[in-house]
Amino acid sequence: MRLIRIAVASVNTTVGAVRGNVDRAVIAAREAAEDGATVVVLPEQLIAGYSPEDLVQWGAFVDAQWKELERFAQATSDLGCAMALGLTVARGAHVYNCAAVVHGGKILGIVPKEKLPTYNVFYEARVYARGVPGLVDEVHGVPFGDLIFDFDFGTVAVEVCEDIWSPDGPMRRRSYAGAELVLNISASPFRLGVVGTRREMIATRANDNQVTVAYANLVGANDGLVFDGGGFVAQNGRMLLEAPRYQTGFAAVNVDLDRTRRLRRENTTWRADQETFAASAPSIRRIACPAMTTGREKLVYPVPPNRSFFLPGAPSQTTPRQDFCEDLLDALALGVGDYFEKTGAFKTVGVALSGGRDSLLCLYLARRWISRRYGSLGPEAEKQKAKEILRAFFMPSRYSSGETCKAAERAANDLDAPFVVLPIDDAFERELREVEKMLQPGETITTMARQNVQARVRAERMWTWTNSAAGLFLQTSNMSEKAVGYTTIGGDMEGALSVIANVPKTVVNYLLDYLLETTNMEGIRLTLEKPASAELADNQEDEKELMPFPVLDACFALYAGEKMAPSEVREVLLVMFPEYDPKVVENWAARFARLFTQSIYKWVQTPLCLHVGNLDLDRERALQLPVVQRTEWG
Ligand SMILES: Nc1ncnc2c1ncn2[C@@H]1O[C@H](COP(=O)(O)OP(=O)(O)OC[C@H]2O[C@@H]([n+]3cccc(C(=O)O)c3)[C@H](O)[C@@H]2O)[C@@H](O)[C@H]1O
Ligand SMILES: Nc1ncnc2c1ncn2[C@@H]1O[C@H](COP(=O)(O)OP(=O)(O)OP(=O)(O)O)[C@@H](O)[C@H]1O
Ligand SMILES: NC(=O)CC[C@H](N)C(=O)O
Repeated sequence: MRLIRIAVASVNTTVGAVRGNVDRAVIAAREAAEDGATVVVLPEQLIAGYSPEDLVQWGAFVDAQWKELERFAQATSDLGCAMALGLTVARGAHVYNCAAVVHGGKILGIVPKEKLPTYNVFYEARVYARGVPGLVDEVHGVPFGDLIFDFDFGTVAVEVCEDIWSPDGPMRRRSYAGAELVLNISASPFRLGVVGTRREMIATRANDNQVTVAYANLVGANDGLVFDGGGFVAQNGRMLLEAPRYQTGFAAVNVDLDRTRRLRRENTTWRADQETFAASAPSIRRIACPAMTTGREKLVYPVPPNRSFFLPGAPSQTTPRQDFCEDLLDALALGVGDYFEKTGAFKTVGVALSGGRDSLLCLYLARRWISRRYGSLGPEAEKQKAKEILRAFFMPSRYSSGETCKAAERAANDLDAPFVVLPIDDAFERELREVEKMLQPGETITTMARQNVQARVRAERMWTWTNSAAGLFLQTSNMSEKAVGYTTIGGDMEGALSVIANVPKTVVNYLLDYLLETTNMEGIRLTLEKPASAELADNQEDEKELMPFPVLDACFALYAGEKMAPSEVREVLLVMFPEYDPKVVENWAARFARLFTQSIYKWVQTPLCLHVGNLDLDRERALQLPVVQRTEWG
């Protein structure tokens, strides 16, 4: 047996908070060491915060990170464990996204990331240079490049996040070169489905490379990216540890590294591949780490929790529906809360609460974060915090119904948000009278303008409130209405942070159904009783003005996600929705495509939004589409 204890640690960093980030990392490393860790894995860009984007073009920001790395090494010099953590490092004209290996007060080596994600929400190749196989150099007198580290307990490689997302990443050649343990430092943002992907991918890499993989992820949100934390340890394909997510701190497991070596010896395919590879392999520099790790003599063999090497473990206690909803709600709540807290600009969070679904979900998410953040103070103190922080404003016009008012009031009450009613009819009339004066003969205020002015009066009030109450004004549009421009510029499109802009309306409804079932809140029940309505004109219903939301969301997934032509979308819809008249379905497909293209100009001007899905409308971090375009190709 060659036992080691591996800790994967999640730290909640803020971009630029180099000192605060390192202070948190020192605490995590110290706690893990006290728990007996031999190796502690910390996240990607731990010192800078992720993602620093163009900030790494500021030399002083990069230099400060090296100083902080030295401080980290000093502050952990008494610990017996080896540690890996992330930072940006300059080398000549280039900057690299790196993993540093630290032990006994020394920075032992720096390994640059090789795979730089530049797709979806990532822009790394824009600012970083990539590490290359066989690179050997020094920075600040420390080895830099394609390195592996010989410790007293075994041979270790480090790599950075995306490096593990390719089967042809550096893990392969470093494993063939002798690494038995690969530490992956990650900043992997949450998006639906990613957890299963990570789990399978990490187990697969550990199996392909006959290696032990320890993976640590960042936790917390920065701008629109929400990192869900957690971590994994997988040995030659077998998952040994899955750390809890949405938590700071660490999780640890004992591992017998001899098992990795034994399986390599047994696996003739791996050995043959290694021999072939070794014949033309780039040289990988081995770093001797003379200081001894401590505490390993106390470690015990990791027996399976169910005390059987043959029987399956305990089944999952949760359903896929629960996992889906809880995960998404946690991610969105963390996104709102960290934005509120980390910007340091706000004292309160305000929602224009309509008695409708979208604004209710946004208010619920802010309340959920308060519960996560202050729940440990006890229920009364938590309620008090909610009352201090949350604000709900109901602003009825002549088109608002009594039912929505009741639903809004009850929901605010359920969620401990002070509730204020502010009618807008006077302002609505006054605005229309003034705008009349702007018009020339032949021009009249249109029906649409009459609708939009209501949304704009509300938005203006909300901004004036933010100025006076240090309020974070939550923007409440969902992704489906964003896709077809069913929002008003300067109206309900206003706000400081778009909370559910990446959540389709069918998912908004699904989450609220789930919340009604699990919380039994009367405010949710009253809200769900009425069909979704903008209430900007008499008898308005969103689905009648647009199309049924399941159809709209299908159009969106097929057209914007799968990049199908409208004719292909139509074909799929006909199979998917046989209950509707085919002519109507054809019209919906064509209408969606038209509205989608016509609405790009709208979503390019929406506020920063939380990303929780792979398909999103955001020109900075998702679909990059020109506003001015013709669809002569479609
Ligand atoms: N390509 C382009 N590039 C730049 N700007 C462009 C443009 N096309 C129009 N515009 C400008 O945009 C204006 C039209 O946009 P906008 O003022 O937003 O108005 P518009 O899109 O005409 O109307 C807003 C829609 O959102 C619905 N709505 C509003 C509010 C709440 C809700 C709800 O669901 O609760 C729904 C409402 O019922 C209506 O159908 C034009 O008058 C023009 O000034
Ligand atoms: N009477 C109102 N009082 C306060 N805010 C309102 C009112 N009507 C609309 N709003 C604001 O405008 C936003 C847009 O309205 P929209 O109808 O799209 O969403 P919703 O009312 O929250 O949900 P749903 O579409 O399911 O009815 C609301 O989320 C809310 O923030
Ligand atoms: N920071 C990264 O390299 C993240 C990229 C990786 N594909 C992920 O989503 O986890």
